[in-house]
Amino acid sequence: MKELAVLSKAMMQERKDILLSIMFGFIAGTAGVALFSASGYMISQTVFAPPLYTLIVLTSMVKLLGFVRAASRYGERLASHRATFSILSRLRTTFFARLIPVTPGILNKNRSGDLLARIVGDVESLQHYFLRVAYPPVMVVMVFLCTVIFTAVYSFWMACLLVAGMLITAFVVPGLVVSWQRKLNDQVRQHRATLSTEVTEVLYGFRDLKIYGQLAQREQMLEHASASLASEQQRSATQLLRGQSMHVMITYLVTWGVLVLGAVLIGKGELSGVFLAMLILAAQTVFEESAAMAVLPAYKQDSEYAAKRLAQTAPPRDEQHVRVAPVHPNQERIWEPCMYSERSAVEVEICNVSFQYEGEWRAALKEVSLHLAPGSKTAIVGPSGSGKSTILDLLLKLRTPTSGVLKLNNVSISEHHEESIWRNTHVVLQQSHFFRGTIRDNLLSDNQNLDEEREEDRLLAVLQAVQLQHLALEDFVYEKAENLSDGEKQRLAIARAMLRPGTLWLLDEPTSALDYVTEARVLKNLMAQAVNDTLLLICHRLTGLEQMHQIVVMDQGRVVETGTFDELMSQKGYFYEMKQIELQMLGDQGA
Ligand SMILES: Nc1ncnc2c1ncn2[C@@H]1O[C@H](COP(=O)(O)OP(=O)(O)OP(=O)(O)O)[C@@H](O)[C@H]1O
Repeated sequence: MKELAVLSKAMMQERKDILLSIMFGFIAGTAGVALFSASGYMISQTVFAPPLYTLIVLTSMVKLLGFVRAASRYGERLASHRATFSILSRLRTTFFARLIPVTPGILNKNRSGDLLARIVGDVESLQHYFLRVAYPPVMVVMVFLCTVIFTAVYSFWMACLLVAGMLITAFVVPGLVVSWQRKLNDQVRQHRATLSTEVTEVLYGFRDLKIYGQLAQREQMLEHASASLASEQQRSATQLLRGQSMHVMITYLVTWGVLVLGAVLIGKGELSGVFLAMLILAAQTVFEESAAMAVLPAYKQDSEYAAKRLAQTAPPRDEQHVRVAPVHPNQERIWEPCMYSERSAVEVEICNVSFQYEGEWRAALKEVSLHLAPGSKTAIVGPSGSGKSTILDLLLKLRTPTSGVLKLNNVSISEHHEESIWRNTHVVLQQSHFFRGTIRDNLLSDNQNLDEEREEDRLLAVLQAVQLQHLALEDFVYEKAENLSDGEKQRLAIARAMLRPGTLWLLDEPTSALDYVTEARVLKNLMAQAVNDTLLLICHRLTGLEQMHQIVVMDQGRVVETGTFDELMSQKGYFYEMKQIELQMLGDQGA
């Protein structure tokens, strides 16, 4: 199965531990069979009052085998679990690396609660592949072959009986378990997805649900989803247990068969009675070794399903529709911070770019063309949903245009590493994420190495510039910055952007939650820092745009007007009308 390739690769990388676990497992398995066979033989021998040295040899052998079995079982567990956890960690990193480039698209298509549970659950499911799917058959075949050869020395028919029993436990019982589990597993997965979605909805929407009086109803749905999942899981566990019970039953039937066959052979004089207990115990022990086979298909199915879903969620890099173009020879020259000292501003070109979100019938951007000269200041305005933020997403390489080209310093954006763009751009998006920690942690959240002595002064100066001087660097920030107001969050995001290197600023409504006075002060300081840089500002308010070199007006995914403030006002077009409405509203508020 192609999807399991990543797993096979991870297993190959852990081959040393895997080989060790197979070796120790084989020793433990055969030592177990030998231990019980020797015990059976010893018990039978004692009936005939053998010489003392025979008993001493047999007792020592039993003790030695017991020790070898325990020690090698320990070695097997150690090596196999070490291999399993290393494989798991490799799977996590591989999957995470695949996930990053396709993240915005995935979040579009999936419900976040389900997605999180799926990713975690599926990766965890894959950890069973080695221990419960790949490893048991190897072990069972090796130990079983030895036992069959050993038994065949005493009786061919007994060996045949063991082979028949093994075929039933290795194929018939697991086959039955699979057919029972197939439908149930689907139901368990569906119920798990519903529960995760419900949990996320209640957690994230707690406040709104409470205000709109829907909390009790949602809690009921959550309880219902949880109960349904528990009952399906119980049914699934019962069926797995039924499979294991059948395995035990077959084991006892085979043991009884060995007993009956042994009695017949002894009666015919073809087998010495002293070996009967030994053969019975050997048969019983070897089937215990193969107990894992009963649940193997269920785990196999589960792992394959998990691998398939993970491959769908985050396809391998070569199958991702993210353009990872070759690195342009000049690329690092353009973006490396060492060039930052020259402060050469970035030129941005957007040529005939169209973009359509996956699953949407209508394009968010239609043949948009823009030119941002180095060092220029551009504002994009337009009604909500006109495609302004999408332009930023494309410039940040969070999404790939459906058609058209975006260029930074005359190099297509597809030829830039996304990390290099992010590292060297001052970005403020509409929604910023804040971490649980201090203000200082949040300001330096990308581990910038500011000169330690100057760090304090620089951070305080930035806080002052964004009018957050009332906050101390050691003030605590709760998860999602819940202890900050929306305006404070925006200013913290601006401060964070101001601390970054680079000569390109991409700002998406960075001050929408601020009052006019604070907004004017913050923007003034920001503009002072960005004086020589290229800046793109998305905004709804039309005040203060007079200083912009260029204003771009967008509507329904198209650029409808471009020009300076004065040009657009004299054109008396879309922008002029928007400005009139804003003035009217401000007038109404003032009245
Ligand atoms: N993740 C998404 N999946 C599907 N469609 C989307 C997604 N994000 C935005 N859109 C759609 O794309 C269009 C442009 O959205 P965009 O966010 O770029 O508009 P905007 O001008 O920035 O709006 P606003 O001023 O409200 O932020 C809208 O019609 C919107 O419904």
